[in-house]
Amino acid sequence: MPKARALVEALPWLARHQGKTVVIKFGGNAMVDDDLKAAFAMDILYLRHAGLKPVVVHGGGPQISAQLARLGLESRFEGGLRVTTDETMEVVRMVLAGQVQRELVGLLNAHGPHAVGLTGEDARLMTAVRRYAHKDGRSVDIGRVGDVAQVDAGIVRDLVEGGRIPVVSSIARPEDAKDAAEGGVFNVNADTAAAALAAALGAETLLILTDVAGLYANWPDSDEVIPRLTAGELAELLPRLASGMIPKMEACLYAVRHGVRAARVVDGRTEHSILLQIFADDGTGTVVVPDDDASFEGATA
Ligand SMILES: Nc1ncnc2c1ncn2[C@@H]1O[C@H](COP(=O)(O)OP(=O)(O)O)[C@@H](O)[C@H]1O
Ligand SMILES: CC(=O)N[C@@H](CCC(=O)OP(=O)(O)O)C(=O)O
Repeated sequence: MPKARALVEALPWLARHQGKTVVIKFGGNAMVDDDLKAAFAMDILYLRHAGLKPVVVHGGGPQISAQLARLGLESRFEGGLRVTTDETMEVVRMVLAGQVQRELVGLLNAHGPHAVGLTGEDARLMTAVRRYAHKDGRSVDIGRVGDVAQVDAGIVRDLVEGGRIPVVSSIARPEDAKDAAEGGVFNVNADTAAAALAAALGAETLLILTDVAGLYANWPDSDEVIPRLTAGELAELLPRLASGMIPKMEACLYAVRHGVRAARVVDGRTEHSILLQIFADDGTGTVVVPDDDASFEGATA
């Protein structure tokens, strides 16, 4: 009976999301545990078989830092973004596209010919301009870090329409012709890349998995999670946020201001956190909705 009840309870959510695109960002910190990774793959496959169109964008910050340490190279962040020299960029590309993405593709394909891995370089999916960090009111040069300037989502749409699950690494081609001719690429924060892709695809939902329960109201002094924010409320809060959450919440804001119906930060440390969304009346974690979202009735993401 509990099994039948769970299936029946999932029905309204599944009906509402039929045929809808859901962009899921799998974060580096939620990605270091093998059981979590396997559960993540099952959740994505479940969505796909239930008639949704999942698109995965993955991070890999901890894995990049570990590889840099192995090579004796420095890991430094400014405003939540990795300071990326040419040498660092080689490691970022190798770890994201050659290791993390391959592993996720492998986990998804253990159950059938579903996943296809690509980076923003493929078919010019993502084009970026140089991004600067901001510190004490100044712009700081952080090297080969990019902000997404343009998304040509054709390749992702083709894959999704063909029944595949795209798994995208957050590396972009430079917009600047000279940079592009030199063959250099940019390191894009994976939350930023996921938001840009969700917007370009007109996704219903952006789901960001991370290693906390959501956006804490008064971090690090309290673990009270803010359940829901409108875009305007988030914009007001952003300047006061601490490092790790800045790219994530900026990504949520960008997504809902560019047509995505809801952007949700959820706890990726819980197994099956994506499927559990389906059963929570108001969802879990923190959801960001557009300012004019009168139709929000919980459980959107
Ligand atoms: N207001 C906040 N609420 C929750 N976490 C916060 C907040 N401010 C900063 N953080 C930090 O941000 C981290 C999440 O960012 P990050 O480590 O970059 O995640 P990921 O690897 O999942 O992309 C949390 O583990 C926490 O340490
Ligand atoms: C510019 C920048 O900071 N890029 C990130 C890309 C990976 C990422 O975003 O991974 P998480 O989602 O696991 O943090 C980095 O180099 O770590």
